[in-house]
Amino acid sequence: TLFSNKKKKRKKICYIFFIVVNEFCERFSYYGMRAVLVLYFRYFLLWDDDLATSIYHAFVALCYLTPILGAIIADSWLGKFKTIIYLSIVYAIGQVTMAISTIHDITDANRDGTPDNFTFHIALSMLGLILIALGTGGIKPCVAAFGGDQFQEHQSRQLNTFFSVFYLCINAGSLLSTLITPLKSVASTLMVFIAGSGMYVKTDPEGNIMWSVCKCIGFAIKNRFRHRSSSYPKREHWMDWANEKYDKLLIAQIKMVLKVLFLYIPLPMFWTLFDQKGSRWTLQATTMSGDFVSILISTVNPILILTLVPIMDRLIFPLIQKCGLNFSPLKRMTVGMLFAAMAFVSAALVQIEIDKTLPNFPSSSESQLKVVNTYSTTLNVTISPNEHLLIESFGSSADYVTFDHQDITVSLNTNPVITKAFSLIKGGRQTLIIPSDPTVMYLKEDVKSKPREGKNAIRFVNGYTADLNITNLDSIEPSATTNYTLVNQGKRDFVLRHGEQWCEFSRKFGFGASYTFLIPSTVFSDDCESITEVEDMKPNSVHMALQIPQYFLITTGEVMFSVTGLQFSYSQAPKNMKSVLQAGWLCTNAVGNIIVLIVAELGKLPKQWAEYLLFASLLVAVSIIFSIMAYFYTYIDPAEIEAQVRKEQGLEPEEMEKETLEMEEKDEDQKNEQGVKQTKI
Ligand SMILES: CC(C)C[C@H](N)C(=O)N1CCC[C@H]1C(=O)O
Repeated sequence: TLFSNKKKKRKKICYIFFIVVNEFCERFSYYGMRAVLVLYFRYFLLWDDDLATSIYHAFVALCYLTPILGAIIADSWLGKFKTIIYLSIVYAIGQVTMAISTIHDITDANRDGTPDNFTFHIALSMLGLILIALGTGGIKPCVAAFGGDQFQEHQSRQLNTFFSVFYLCINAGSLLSTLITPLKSVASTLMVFIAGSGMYVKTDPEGNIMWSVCKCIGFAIKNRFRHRSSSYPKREHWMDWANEKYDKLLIAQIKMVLKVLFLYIPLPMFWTLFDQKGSRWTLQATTMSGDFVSILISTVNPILILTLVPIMDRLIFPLIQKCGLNFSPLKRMTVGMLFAAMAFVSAALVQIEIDKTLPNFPSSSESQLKVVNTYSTTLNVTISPNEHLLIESFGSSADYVTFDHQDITVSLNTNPVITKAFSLIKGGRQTLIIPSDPTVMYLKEDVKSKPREGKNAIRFVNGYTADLNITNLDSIEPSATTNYTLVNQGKRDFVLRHGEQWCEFSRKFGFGASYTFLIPSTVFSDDCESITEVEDMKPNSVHMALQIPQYFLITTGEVMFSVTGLQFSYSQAPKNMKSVLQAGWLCTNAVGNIIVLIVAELGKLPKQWAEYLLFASLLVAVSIIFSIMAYFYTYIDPAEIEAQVRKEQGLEPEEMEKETLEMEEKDEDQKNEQGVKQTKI
């Protein structure tokens, strides 16, 4: 018996392996594609930031809504195994369609490097995304539930370990996807899953269960409404109004599912905060210094998951249990939400630090102006009515001057005096460039927010007497100013050239600054030494390492909330509705994403730190509501309830036999464990 049990255990580990590797490959493909999606929208389809992020969030939301469809197909029709296979094929077709949509040569008849028919590429990529959403969303609830199905009812500890390993695989997949291309993984997902085909425990679909559920709920509501007069005796639960027509077992199962779904109502708020990690926190990082922006953003969460899940599972939770505390799943989820709220408080504190170092940008009714002098002598600049600036040659005003009106008149103390009227941009920042011929002074628009991704915005004013060529920039005429170019942090070299003459200009950059470089007429005679620099915007000074606590807190929250949520959804679902509850759980994520899309985008607060605190407070409020709901929730053993109802209805021999067998097996397991212990002693 000992030998056959060991063999059984080894076999189980083997087919659980196939299932978790399948999830690993699927997440690898999904996150690999998602990582480059916004870039594809921005730089291939040439969409603006707002449209790109909206479509991105809509796609993510769709991926977490389609599980409902997958669950219906699996539980009512195909069964989980076939659903996973068929929807993986849909997924693969989606990835291929998406890949084809990125080949610009298809519509680039004139071979200029840009597609000629954007509509075609947009249509193809949208079709690809819809197929991927159907595939990924469809198989996700089935894989989780299918994995759970491989365990018997008494193996709750192993079941919890399975969901932890399952979550580890999700994150290992997403981590690796940043290194290897996603397409290869789609094929391997399918192959790995089919390879284990013969070994799985496959539960059969039980007819059109979702349709029966809907009809049963509809009947209960209608029947309750028909008997609303007080002369009819009350029933324990409103679903009991379906007793007249529907099977007691189905009613009991619906009650279990509804109880859990009701509990899920406040949960999307967690995901609303979690999903802002990829948007708001990424933007926050661009206003900070430190050279690990992209690595930090894409890998810190999965890396922390890979470390925290085992620590929690093997150390923290057992320790809490040893202290005699009952850290039940719903308590864990509440604490998880509080951790996420703390992460946002931490983000708010970091934001306050950043705000202290940010320039004072103009409000929508103000205009800001700086003056740059490339004239041969110091100038006295008067800006009507009462702004007087003394600016030396190849220098600039100390900082921007803020105006609450747009029309200004500038006078220079040249001989004769030069006076010129300008209209400033409302809500904008500009520089008044005074060239070697001051009569042609002009306004140039400046950056009015931190350059993206921690880059630096630089430009040159040509004070040389002829056209100049500068590396990677168009040629500039005398007295003209180039547009801004974005350069990365670190040492950058620029070669300035006019005919045979040239010199090299080197400069070390930090993060998120903006500079105007003034080129004098002597540039070639002193080997670029005389180029002066005007700092339009200071480099970022708050280090990105300060974001680590918020990532740590949100990931700790995720482990408590998300891994436990997966386990809870499986353990509290009746046998024939496991995928449906998994889908319900995933839908909380979809709703969270939709809230980000609507509330977070529309209702921006003027101060970012205040917005972070608002979200933190909302989540604390929601977690209090959730803890009250959880207090009234009684954990159930769905199998036990189902058996009880069956018993009340008269025994079903086949089911009872199965249960007896399981009990016997459980007894045997226990005996064997004792046996092993005794042998060891
Ligand atoms: C955002 C990370 C790469 C992945 C994240 N830690 C995670 O595992 N998930 C976020 C939503 C649920 C879960 C997933 O299934 O991908």
